[in-house]
Amino acid sequence: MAGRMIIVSNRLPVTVTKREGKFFFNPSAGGLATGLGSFYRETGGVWLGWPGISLESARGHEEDIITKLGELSCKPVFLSKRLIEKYYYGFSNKTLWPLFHYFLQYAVFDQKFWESYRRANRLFCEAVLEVAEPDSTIWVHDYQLLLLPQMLREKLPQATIGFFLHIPFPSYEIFRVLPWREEILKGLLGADLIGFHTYDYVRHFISSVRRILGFEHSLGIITTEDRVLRVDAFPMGIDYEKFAYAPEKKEVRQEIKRIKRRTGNRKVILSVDRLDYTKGIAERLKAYDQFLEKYPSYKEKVVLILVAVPSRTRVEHYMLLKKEVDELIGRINGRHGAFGWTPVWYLYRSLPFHTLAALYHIADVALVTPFRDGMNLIAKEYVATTSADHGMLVLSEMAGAASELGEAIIINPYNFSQMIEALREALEMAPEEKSLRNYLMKNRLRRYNVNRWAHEFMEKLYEIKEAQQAFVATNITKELLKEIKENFDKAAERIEFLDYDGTLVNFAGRPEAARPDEDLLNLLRKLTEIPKNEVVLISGRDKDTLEAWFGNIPLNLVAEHGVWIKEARGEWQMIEAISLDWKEAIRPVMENFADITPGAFIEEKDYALVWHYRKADPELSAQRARELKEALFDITQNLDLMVLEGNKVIEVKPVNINKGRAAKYFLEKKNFDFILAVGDDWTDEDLFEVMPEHAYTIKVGFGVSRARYRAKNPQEVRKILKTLVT
Ligand SMILES: O=P(O)(O)OC[C@H]1O[C@H](O[C@H]2O[C@H](CO)[C@@H](O)[C@H](O)[C@H]2O)[C@H](O)[C@@H](O)[C@@H]1O
Ligand SMILES: O=c1ccn([C@@H]2O[C@H](COP(=O)(O)OP(=O)(O)O)[C@@H](O)[C@H]2O)c(=O)[nH]1
Repeated sequence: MAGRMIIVSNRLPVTVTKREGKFFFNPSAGGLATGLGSFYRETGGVWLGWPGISLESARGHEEDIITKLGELSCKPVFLSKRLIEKYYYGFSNKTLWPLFHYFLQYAVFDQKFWESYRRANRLFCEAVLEVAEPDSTIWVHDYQLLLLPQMLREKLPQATIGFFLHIPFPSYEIFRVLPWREEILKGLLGADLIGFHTYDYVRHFISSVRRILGFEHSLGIITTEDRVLRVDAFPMGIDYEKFAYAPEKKEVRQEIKRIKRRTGNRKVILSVDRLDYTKGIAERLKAYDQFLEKYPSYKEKVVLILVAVPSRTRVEHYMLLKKEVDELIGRINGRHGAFGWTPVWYLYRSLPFHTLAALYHIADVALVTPFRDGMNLIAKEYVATTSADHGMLVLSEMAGAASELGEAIIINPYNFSQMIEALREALEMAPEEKSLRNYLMKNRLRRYNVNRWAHEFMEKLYEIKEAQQAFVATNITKELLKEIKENFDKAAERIEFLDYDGTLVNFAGRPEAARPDEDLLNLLRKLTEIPKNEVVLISGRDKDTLEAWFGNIPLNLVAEHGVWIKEARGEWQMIEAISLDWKEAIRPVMENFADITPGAFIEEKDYALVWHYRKADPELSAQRARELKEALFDITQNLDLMVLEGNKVIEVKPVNINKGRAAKYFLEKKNFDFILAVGDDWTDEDLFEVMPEHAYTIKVGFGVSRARYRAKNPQEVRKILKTLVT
């Protein structure tokens, strides 16, 4: 790892506030800051982020703030009031936050917010560039900085860039609503590793990438136009020991005593969150209200301590929620309260660690019932701190934490009566049962703590960085172009093998739509006019199509990957006779799969059957393609056939037909001292394989290949060919 690790998040772990002209430095609230804090201290890295105070408020004192934060290994990114309003309160918290938490009705889509979001991401990028080296490791966090990975990639192509999303990634049906969905996904794909809390979020993300950008994935590896990256689940843990041993600390013990003096023999129900509409606080209060109604014997025997940490107070829905919660608490206390008993104790502020830990330790029940939550660390911190036979967690299935805390009482936060019964069950659960459940959860939290989380993320990040090396091939440089041209000009006998689809033209929805344009036809004509030059168009297409498109140009044509050959100005002929009997066994199977996959269809070539699925639903067709392949492998086992997977096609053809064999037919005719072979998919690998050492082999697009060089796209291939004819 080169240099210091650079962590970037919107909010620094330290928040700066200004009161009466003085600056105060306090720990930030929220899971990201508290969770990552322990790991970051250990790495000795530098953390870049917004200090929570505006540029205007900091003006004149920037240096002092920078120095003070520097002592804590933090580097502030100052943002103006205007930018904070539109980027932080705006796009981050009025657009992305509600959308990603399935509160579509709260999401605001405003072009100005988006522009500010881009500008803020750019400012973060510039701040990173001030401290980064070309091969730095940079770990970017959360939804406020979704564009940053790609911005960094453009400036630091060699850097190791990780990204972790702390909130849910919503299903494609929600994400697709976002007007800037392509830009957001592309921004993220600049990273080498993208981490999420749960596998569900991973699935949602790769599905959006596939549907919106068309990039395929396999086993968590996404292949884009020019690189591969990894996507995986890393459920964030907590600093387990800190919480588990907290009740032994003097300060916490004193706090426990102090609070217990107030609660007396009453059972304590605890609720702690940032005051956020995703947390389900108002509904939790309503459930408590109904619980007291339904089970009046609990009156005066329980108390609900509700801690709500102020958050994003300038966003309207947060203001409204504050009002609603205040009113609900007033109503419940007014309705059920008695002399000497207040049903809800309400703390609207952030608590210091010793008070929070004391509350976790005292509480008989923790109610954690968000509508949606990326992870929810409160749930984990509570389980870690409670005595095994004392506390019980009631947890929403919509929190990422539910995937790991299955022994808690899991509820659906939209199901009121379930919430009420869960509260009763938790209050009445036998100590032995609680012990059993809590030990299992505690062990899991102890093993997969926040350090393990961060280290596993880092390990996977370096792993993918190394794996990327296998995909590196030499790009077409000016020098290379010059060399190719010189060797072409001085050669006595020349030959070019050119694949068609994906090599000379881009793919189209249906095969017949990818017709050659005039520019290409002219280029090929000019190539054939050069003396001592053979041009071989070597394609998987049927001979009638090739004949119709290229019949009047003196090209050598190879159809169906080598079944048919037509030498320049000659007739179509077969290299050897091939049986066709096998088609009757294969066609019905392919037809069946085409029937059940809307958009898929069969192409029948003389000596091959091809199942196309480019136009079908990407997820359904990928699944069907896997099933079809399996079925075909079974049938073709004892036949001399091969099943090949191409770019959105599955093809069955006789085993001895391939482009390599067809290319050899030409290579054996003369001693060519200039050879060029260009292709884009696996069928062209057979072509590259038979090429002699001195041949220029070029793969079009990204991916592992036998070819020595790589062209980006058909346009770049045409550029190479154009240099040959000039
Ligand atoms: O910075 P704020 O706007 O004040 O918000 C506080 C943080 O809230 C969010 O936390 C998330 O991260 C937790 C840890 O991974 C996770 O448990 C929780 O479910 C998430 O909501 C937010 O993602 C952070 O960026 C904020 O700093
Ligand atoms: O008064 C409080 C209440 C909560 N927290 C911390 O805030 C974090 C909340 O994280 P969570 O993942 O539950 O939700 P988020 O607020 O990030 O959405 C936890 O680590 C708590 O320890 C805190 O420092 N002071």
